[in-house]
Amino acid sequence: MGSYDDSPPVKELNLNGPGFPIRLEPLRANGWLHDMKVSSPTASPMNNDISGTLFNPVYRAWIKKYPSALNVFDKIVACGRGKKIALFLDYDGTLSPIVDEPDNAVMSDQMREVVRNAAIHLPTAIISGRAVDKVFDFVKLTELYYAGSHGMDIMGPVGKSSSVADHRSCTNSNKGKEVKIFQAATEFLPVIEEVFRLLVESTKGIHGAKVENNKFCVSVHYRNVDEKDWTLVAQCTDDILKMYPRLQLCHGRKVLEVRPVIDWNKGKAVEFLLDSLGLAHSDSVLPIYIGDDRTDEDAFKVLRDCKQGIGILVSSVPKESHALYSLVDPSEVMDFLKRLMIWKEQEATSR
Ligand SMILES: O=P(O)(O)OC[C@H]1O[C@H](O[C@H]2O[C@H](CO)[C@@H](O)[C@H](O)[C@H]2O)[C@H](O)[C@@H](O)[C@@H]1O
Repeated sequence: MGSYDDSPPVKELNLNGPGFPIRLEPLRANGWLHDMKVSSPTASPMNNDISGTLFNPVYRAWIKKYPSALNVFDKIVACGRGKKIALFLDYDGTLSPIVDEPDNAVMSDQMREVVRNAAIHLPTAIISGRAVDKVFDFVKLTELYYAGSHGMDIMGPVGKSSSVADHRSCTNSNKGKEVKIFQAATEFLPVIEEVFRLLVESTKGIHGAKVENNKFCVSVHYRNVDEKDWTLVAQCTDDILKMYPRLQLCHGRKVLEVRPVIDWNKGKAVEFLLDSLGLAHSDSVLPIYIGDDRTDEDAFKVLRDCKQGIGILVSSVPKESHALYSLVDPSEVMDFLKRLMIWKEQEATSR
């Protein structure tokens, strides 16, 4: 199974709005189709061959704008000197490579060890579009905070969560290891369940289509659908979404994401966690967010706007972003995290 780069090319992104939701319009399925194509180039000249891209002027201009976090590592850690670093990591495409089958997006043991080491020393959270239980099953680390369903369902480690457990929607412990500390859209649970069932039914005739229940949102995957049938996927999703004005659509990597129209996203989840951990608005904290998807832009924007943190976009193709730096793929993410932890240890012993 290879890795993919199906990110929208430069200039094609609309960076407005939380997670770039697509507003409801007549004939919108046609508009979606355009976005589906734009966000899913069939082949990337940069795939697995970064060296060739260095001769590409568009890529060269882009990498100048979003320098590699590995190349500017010293600059990044200089910002963190004497500060507490808080780490926020997206899952798919950041900690695990993009694969055809969403259920197979496993994280390597090596990556798990690197993330575990980070979580032992730094407040660390995984912020994912997946249901929180599903991402926990992949990551299997109890030392972390998890924000599933694009930040709408936040869970933390037992023992560390008491300070944040007084927030609304606090629920009981999960699997005896983690505590749910915040759910932003509980009233949407029945409607999401209903829409999930309708979408499964309406797309069942489309070869390769897959509908995933992410608890507070639904993903309609078209990665394995023949491009000539993408219109059908868009139409089926549109037909159902029309009946639910309180739901909206966002585009991901060969996936249509159906989610509640609420003022909550990955950026809000980052703010919530920083605040809950007593790490917000502090000059002595450096939040670092690493992600690859459009929905991660909300978090990059929060960090950029508050001038408090650093966003790192994982991408091997040029695309506009609110991030400051870039990394090519999950293996570079792993290298960056390893270096960060080595630096952190050295910094701690030199004090
Ligand atoms: O926020 P994330 O952790 O990045 O989750 C976003 C979506 O990721 C998953 O889909 C993507 O990864 C799959 C596995 O590599 C791939 O097959 C799919 O095409 C990608 O869109 C996940 O399955 C979705 O539910 C998440 O919303």
